[in-house]
Amino acid sequence: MEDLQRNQTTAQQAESLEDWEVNALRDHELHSSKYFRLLESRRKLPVSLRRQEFLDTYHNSQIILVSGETGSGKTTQIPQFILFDEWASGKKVACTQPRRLATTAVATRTAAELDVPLGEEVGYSVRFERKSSKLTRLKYMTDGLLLSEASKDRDFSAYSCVILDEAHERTLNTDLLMALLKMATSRRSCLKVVIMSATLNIEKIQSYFPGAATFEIPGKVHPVEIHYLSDSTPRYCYCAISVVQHIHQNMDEGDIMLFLPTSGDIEMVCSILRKKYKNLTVLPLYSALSRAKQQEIFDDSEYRKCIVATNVAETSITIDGIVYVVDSGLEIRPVYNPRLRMSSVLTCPISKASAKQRAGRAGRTQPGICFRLYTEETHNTCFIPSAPPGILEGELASQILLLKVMGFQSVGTFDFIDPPHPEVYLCGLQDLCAMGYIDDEGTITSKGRIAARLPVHPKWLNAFMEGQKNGCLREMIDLAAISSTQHPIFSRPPPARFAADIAHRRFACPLSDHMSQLNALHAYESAMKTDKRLSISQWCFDSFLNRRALGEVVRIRDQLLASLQQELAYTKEICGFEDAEYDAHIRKTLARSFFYQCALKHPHSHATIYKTVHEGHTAGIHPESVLSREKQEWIVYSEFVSSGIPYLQTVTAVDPAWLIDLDFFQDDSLPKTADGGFKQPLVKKSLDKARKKKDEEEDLISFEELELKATPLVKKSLDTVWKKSDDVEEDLMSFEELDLKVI
Ligand SMILES: Nc1ncnc2c1ncn2[C@@H]1O[C@H](COP(=O)(O)OP(=O)(O)OP(=O)(O)O)[C@@H](O)[C@H]1O
Repeated sequence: MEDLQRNQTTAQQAESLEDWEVNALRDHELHSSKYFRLLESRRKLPVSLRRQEFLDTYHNSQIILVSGETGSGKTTQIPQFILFDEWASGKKVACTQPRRLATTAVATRTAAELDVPLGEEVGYSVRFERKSSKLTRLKYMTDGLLLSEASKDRDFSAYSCVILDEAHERTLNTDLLMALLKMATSRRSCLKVVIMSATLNIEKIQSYFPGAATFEIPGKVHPVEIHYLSDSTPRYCYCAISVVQHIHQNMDEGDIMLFLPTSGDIEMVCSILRKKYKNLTVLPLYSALSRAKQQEIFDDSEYRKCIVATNVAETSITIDGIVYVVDSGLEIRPVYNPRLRMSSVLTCPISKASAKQRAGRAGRTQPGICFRLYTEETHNTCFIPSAPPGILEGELASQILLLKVMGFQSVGTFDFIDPPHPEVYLCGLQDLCAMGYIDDEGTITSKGRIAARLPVHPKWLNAFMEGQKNGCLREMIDLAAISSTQHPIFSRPPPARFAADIAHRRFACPLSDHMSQLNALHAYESAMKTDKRLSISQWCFDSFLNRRALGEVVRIRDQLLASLQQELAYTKEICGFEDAEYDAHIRKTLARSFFYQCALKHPHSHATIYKTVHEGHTAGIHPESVLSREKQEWIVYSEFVSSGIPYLQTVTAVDPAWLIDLDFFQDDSLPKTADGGFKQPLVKKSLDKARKKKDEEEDLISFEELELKATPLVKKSLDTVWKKSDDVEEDLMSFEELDLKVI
């Protein structure tokens, strides 16, 4: 019956099918009625009206820059035009997105528009998640994944066309892809590149790709009215709540999308709105939420929806029904300081490009209104045109190593659209050299080649090698996987911080945050294995652990194990939980692998202040650390962060005796003042003390050794000692004899 109806629909509408789709797609005669419904709306999009003009430009140029209003159909339609145009080539079309959520959402939409199951002709690939097959001809993917494919195939030979979408974001990965594609197009004349955005800086990109054609899509889908505040306010959360309240109580039907900078702000605003309105479906959206929670924003709701999001929802996403956008004008942005080797996240005003993208989440399926919680003057005078490129904002060690392994010896002269800051570049080189991944000439070493192939930051290879020596390779792999997830495994939602801290205590190891993380991961894994009846979501919820992050850790760990089996002769761990030295082995391995991230406690301060060993920068221990109230002399830290105050984060107490034989801690290597003295005399003093202690320990003779060398007199006194210890053993009471009383 359903088939009959389908065929009737097809018969009625066959003429309306696009010829290019009819010829290319399989089983076209079985298109569903949904296909024809979507086709009707697709045809009205500004980009559809200019399909032939786009294809003419595409045929005449190798590189095309496409700009057009948000919602005009760039992300969903242009890849389809190219797919059918290139169908005969037998190669694939890639379309990159900066974010995972957008990648999966647009792939789902495009597959629905083409009436094919997701994962067949249209698929997607994001880190650790793939829905594609041999049939896939149009692949939406994150820019990071295409970059990792490019590291194995610099010619992009599987593709006839690569589309870089949302290029205005200038992520580090997109910039690297632009450079690699520029070179690949000069080698492969049949490779085409399309660069798209609603807010593209055409002049900048055209000066990088001289001769690139431009294609502009005029027209909007629906108008969006913009409203500004007449006076600025620093209390953006309260202002946002008032505006949502006003919309909900006084304005026509339509869902609301509110943009706030941090997940903390989002949870706070959501809980206030939920308490106030039972007839409003309030949904948070930020990257740390589980995939299922994120998908809820696309579900239908009985009531008006209010989605409260960070900039994860800023580009590419269409949520049917959004009429109102409320924009706080703020976002958090990572900043890297190469001198301190410190990264911080700052709450900053967004760019004009972001403001346009946010407003563009309305007006996609109907006219919309955007309330900007800042004045028009602020927008015009304080907002920069577009966000600074990612290459100017982060550390570069892994990118330099990636380029080196791809055969670019001189990364300093690499043709970047915006070259990195020389200090950040030098800092990356120094780090790679200290890790032994490049030599003094800047040539990649064999160790560096292995490190570049790992699916985690290359710095972890040293930890794996050291871990293998100390019998804790498995633990290092777990820690590498934990450090590579986008989100912390410990969840501390702002309204329940206190409860979360109490729940986390059962995983805490007093000497190490790294060990505490391992404890949480191992507890999660045994909960998964042992109690089948227990809902693991509930277990994670009760333990304040982020299930999504833990799931990701397990996936990264498995991938790492597979690649390490090839790269290192991976051996099973020799040190088990029951080993008395279990903790010490792990702490020692961390100390010896990340020796350049050690810090020493400053003895004269009231507060616990540490100084990093090499650069001598001062910082406290992050308040969330198990060591924040401890007074350990030496620590190794994973991150140097700042949120106003500089903090060392994820720290472990270490024994300086583990470090004293390393070159880095020899007198010659310690930083000196202009007059030749030690820049940090306390470090020198503490290392000398550790050396002396070690020498003294080595001088001590064990009882067994003493017995071998003993004179008759010494032998007599030894016999007395042995006898005494036998007596003590006999006197010991058994456990039962103790008759312990349970109080
Ligand atoms: N999931 C969806 N539900 C309903 N309509 C959709 C959906 N996805 C896309 N559309 C429709 O298709 C239009 C084009 O979307 P598309 O993402 O291709 O636009 P775009 O030009 O790439 O926008 P942006 O610059 O914001 O990424 C939307 O304006 C909307 O009308």
